Amino acid sequence: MTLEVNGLVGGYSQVPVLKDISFTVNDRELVGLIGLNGAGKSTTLKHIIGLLMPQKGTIKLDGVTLAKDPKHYKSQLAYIPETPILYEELTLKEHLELTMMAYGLDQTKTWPKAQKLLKKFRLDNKLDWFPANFSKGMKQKVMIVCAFITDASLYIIDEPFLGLDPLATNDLLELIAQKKQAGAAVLMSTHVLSTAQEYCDRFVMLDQGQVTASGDLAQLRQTYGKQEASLSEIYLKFAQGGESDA
Ligand SMILES: Nc1ncnc2c1ncn2[C@@H]1O[C@H](COP(=O)(O)OP(=O)(O)OP(=O)(O)O)[C@@H](O)[C@H]1O
Repeated sequence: MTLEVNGLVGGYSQVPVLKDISFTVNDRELVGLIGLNGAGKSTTLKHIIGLLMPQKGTIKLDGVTLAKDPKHYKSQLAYIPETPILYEELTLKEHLELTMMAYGLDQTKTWPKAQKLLKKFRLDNKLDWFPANFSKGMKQKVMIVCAFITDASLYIIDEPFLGLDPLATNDLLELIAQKKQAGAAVLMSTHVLSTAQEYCDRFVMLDQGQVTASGDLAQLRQTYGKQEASLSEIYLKFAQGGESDA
């Protein structure tokens, strides 16, 4: 699976938030989307999942745009939003059933997978609970379990770490690694740069709706002229709008 974002101009109104964004995500790859508050990370992800339509440019999954084959395009991706979106009147069990129905999954085959994930995230005894009874982190975990029971080939994850405890963070990173190993592509926005540096294969840095740098850590270090720099140092330099003084 290859995600190709090419010359994307877009946003919420006639005035574009994203100005000519291009990058790719390949299978077996975790790409980190990095940028300041308001840089356009969530907006980019919303375009990829089809919540927003490009004003210019294209977004293709394996060469196919959303407009060309919406059903196929959407069936290939799973999305974990920054703020959990749950149905107040549905239990955890019903959320999982709804996901299985939406993705056309065989319930008999999928439930054992769901049980395993529920146990991992300590939600296995809460199947009859409603979202009102969940903490913020628990809601986030429900979104993670719903996304990871699918067989999506592209996972879009918007800032997953801020609401999660360290154990859940570790469990999520493990799940991402498993999906990658099984051939999936993962695009994740985050501000937790130490984790991004450790786990992401490549990075796309956004500033004011434009890609300012992309590549693996070695390439970013080269661009910024400091061979030992951490992602955080590079990011700060970049966030302050300056070139490296090395
Ligand atoms: N629903 C909306 N309607 C209009 N403008 C929006 C909307 N959501 C975001 N924006 C604007 O789009 C720009 C990019 O926002 P976006 O949410 O993509 O940033 P972000 O990089 O994800 O930031 P953060 O790190 O704070 O989550 C900002 O200027 C923001 O004000």
